[in-house]
Amino acid sequence: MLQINNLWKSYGDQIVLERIHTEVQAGDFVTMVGASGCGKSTFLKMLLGTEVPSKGQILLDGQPLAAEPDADRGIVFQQYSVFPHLSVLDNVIIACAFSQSPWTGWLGRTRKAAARQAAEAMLDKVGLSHALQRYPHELSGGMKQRLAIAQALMLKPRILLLDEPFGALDPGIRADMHELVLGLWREHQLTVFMVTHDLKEAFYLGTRLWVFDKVRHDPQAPHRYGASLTYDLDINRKRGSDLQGAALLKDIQARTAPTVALAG
Ligand SMILES: Nc1ncnc2c1ncn2[C@@H]1O[C@H](COP(=O)(O)OP(=O)(O)OP(=O)(O)O)[C@@H](O)[C@H]1O
Repeated sequence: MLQINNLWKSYGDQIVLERIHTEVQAGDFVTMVGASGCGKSTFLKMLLGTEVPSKGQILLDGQPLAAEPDADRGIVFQQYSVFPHLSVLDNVIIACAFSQSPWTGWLGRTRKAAARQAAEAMLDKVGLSHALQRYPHELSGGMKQRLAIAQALMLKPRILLLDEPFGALDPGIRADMHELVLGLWREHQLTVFMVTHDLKEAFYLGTRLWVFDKVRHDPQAPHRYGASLTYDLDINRKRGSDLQGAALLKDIQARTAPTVALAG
């Protein structure tokens, strides 16, 4: 589905990412870890289309990825990205409106009724049907993230990009969100890329784990080399093995320290 060929990203003379080669199949759930500042969000932005590669290519079904965001790709950020002045229901209806008439956000009466119905159904799926008329400031952090996920899914994306979506949530709420995301991933047959700082979460949710790290270092010029994919693990194969005690896990922890916690 996605092919990434020799991808590089620089800002000025800072090389952030280099030599990334990989392929992703439809339905993969890729979790991404790495030290703070190694370029995980930059990678997601290139997948979204708000940043362009400095070198190399991202191909979607053999075609270069559209250079700007489109309905194929939805994103949820750590900081709640919902409209504060709109109710829960209107936040989701407007996502639908923008997908259909991006320049005006305007919908005719029939479409508006259909959009409202679809929005209510989506909000039901994410467990917000009791809060349709509330405003974002009246929601908990977990509820806001449920709303952001509902918004992203209204556009029926094939690819869902999650940038530390649960970073600000309490552990109990995070567990609920994990089940929600896994359910939606299966039901909508999504391909998911998720950045996290929690290695346990990365192993639990992902079918593949990517570890970003620099393989080359120049102490005189720290920006000279960028991070690459140092591990691309098939987690299904590894899950259930004695990975927890393995040297591999220790190495991943070392590469992602100090920002990645292995909770529990
Ligand atoms: N628009 C930009 N202009 C210049 N430098 C940038 C820009 N965006 C990101 N960077 C730099 O690129 C590097 C990678 O940033 P990025 O946000 O992708 O890292 P990250 O791995 O997601 O970090 P964190 O885990 O802390 O969120 C950082 O050094 C950052 O300062």
